[in-house]
Amino acid sequence: MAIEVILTDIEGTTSSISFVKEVLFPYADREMEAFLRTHWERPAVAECVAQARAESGQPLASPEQAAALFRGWIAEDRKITSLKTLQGMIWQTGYENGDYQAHMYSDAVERLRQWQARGLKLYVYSSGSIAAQKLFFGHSVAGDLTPLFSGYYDTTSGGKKDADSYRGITADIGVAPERVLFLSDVEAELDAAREAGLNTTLLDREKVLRNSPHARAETFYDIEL
Ligand SMILES: CSCCC(=O)C(=O)COP(=O)(O)O
Ligand SMILES: [Mg+2]
Repeated sequence: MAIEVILTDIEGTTSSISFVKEVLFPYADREMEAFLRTHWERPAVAECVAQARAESGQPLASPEQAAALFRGWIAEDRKITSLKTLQGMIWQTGYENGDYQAHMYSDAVERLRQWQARGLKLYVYSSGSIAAQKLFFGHSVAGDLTPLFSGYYDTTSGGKKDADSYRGITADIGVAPERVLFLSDVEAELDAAREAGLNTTLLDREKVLRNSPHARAETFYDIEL
């Protein structure tokens, strides 16, 4: 059956894990406490802290206490919505100051452009918040790539290892799951997408997952639609 929609992960798929782990996460870690002190009263920040209180059971009575919790979650690479929302707010300054540009594999940029030109619809599903995804693709090494994408999904649609998340996303797009190809470097995410009826391809950029039950690609050039 013909593929009409590509749904793609970011970290490890369109872009390197090292950019996220060695540039973005340390930046958020360094800036977290000062950011919380400056923006403690801002409603969007207060909402993240309230969600983190509910999640952790901790009082988080001060910016310093909240920063300690969020920094611990960064160290553990937790995909918690409140953390991801805050990270996106913090990264905005870094992008706008030109401190970094988002990494993109050139094969991903080339294929995404070709697929869009052929009439495929492109969507993103990442643990990074939707705002963070837009910043990422808007400030990439290949320029502003946001015109490529028809929409963005994050953990507010559910976890990436939960089949219901993919059911909700395809329903929201208005496409039959069997018309969608989901791309990710994480097999558990692909398993969940397949359970929901989507087609799947594993991006194995490090060439270490040769026995996957999913179609396997070392770059976007290997992806078969
Ligand atoms: C939006 S860029 C930062 C990505 C991020 O925060 C993350 O946790 C990576 O998640 P992904 O689902 O893209 O692997
Ligand atoms: Mg990934």
